[in-house]
Amino acid sequence: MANTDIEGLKLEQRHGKARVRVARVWRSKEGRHFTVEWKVNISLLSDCTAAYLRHDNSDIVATDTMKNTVYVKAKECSEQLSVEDFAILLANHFTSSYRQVTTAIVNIVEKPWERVSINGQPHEHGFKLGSEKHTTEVIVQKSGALQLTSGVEGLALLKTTKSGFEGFVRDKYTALPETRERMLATEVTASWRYSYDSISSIPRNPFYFTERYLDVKKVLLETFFGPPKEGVYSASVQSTLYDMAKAVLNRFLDIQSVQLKMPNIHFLPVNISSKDNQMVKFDDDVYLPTDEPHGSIEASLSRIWSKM
Ligand SMILES: O=c1[nH]c(=O)c2[nH]c(=O)[nH]c2[nH]1
Repeated sequence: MANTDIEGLKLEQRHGKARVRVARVWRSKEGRHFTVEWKVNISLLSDCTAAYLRHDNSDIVATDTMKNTVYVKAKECSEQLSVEDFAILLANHFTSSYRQVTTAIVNIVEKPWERVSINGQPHEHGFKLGSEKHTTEVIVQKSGALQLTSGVEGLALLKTTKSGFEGFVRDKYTALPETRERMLATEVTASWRYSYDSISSIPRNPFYFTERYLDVKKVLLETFFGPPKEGVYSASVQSTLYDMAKAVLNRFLDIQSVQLKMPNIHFLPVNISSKDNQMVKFDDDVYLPTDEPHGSIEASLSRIWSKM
């Protein structure tokens, strides 16, 4: 928030444009098309208190202008680039173009369009929608100082065994049996903060952050599931979450912290009986899938030393 003290009061304010949707297509000389679809949120911290206090809009960057800027910058990007690089380019535009703008915060969610294959052959211009989404948040200061966070949302994962939950607090309110055999299902929301702290220090490769996104996802999945044959035992969502976050920090030295939200989506054992007939007796086979209520488990893990 941009803060101002006036007449013994503190005003905190920001303004921006939310949910600006843009799609961009790039065409290679050989005729292959590449595309992205982005939903952009822009928020500017700027000195425009006169608009709040004195009906004076002379320092206001119109949110309509912010929206137009998204399309102008998308047009100007003649080469494909990562969602992170587009967010940085936009944020940097706002802080460097307007004297009164001290900080620009840009969030983007990328829709997961994936190239289709027909009979095993990648299609030149055909895409289908995948599942989880790539996200980024970029905060740029006028000085060029940068905070860069990337993430994934909607990464739904499930394993049918190698999960249990034992040894928790038991009191007169506890009904949950201890188990070493249950389903484990979650929908991961992850975000990871990079240690690049200025625009000038970010890697130049236009797909650096796209590749990192794919690699981080891979590490998250490998740690959640374990090796294909034997898997890995999960003693709780908490312990699996910790292992996943730690694996990301161990593997990627330019990531400084990881935040994970992993709801525990319950699959309830099904037992059905009438007075004289047990119709269904649960034997780790028939479940009632639910989406609410769900356990909500989240944590963040950071390096204590924060610079590379
Ligand atoms: O992995 C789990 N963590 C919990 O905190 C919890 N609480 C609960 O009822 N089941 C589970 N499972």
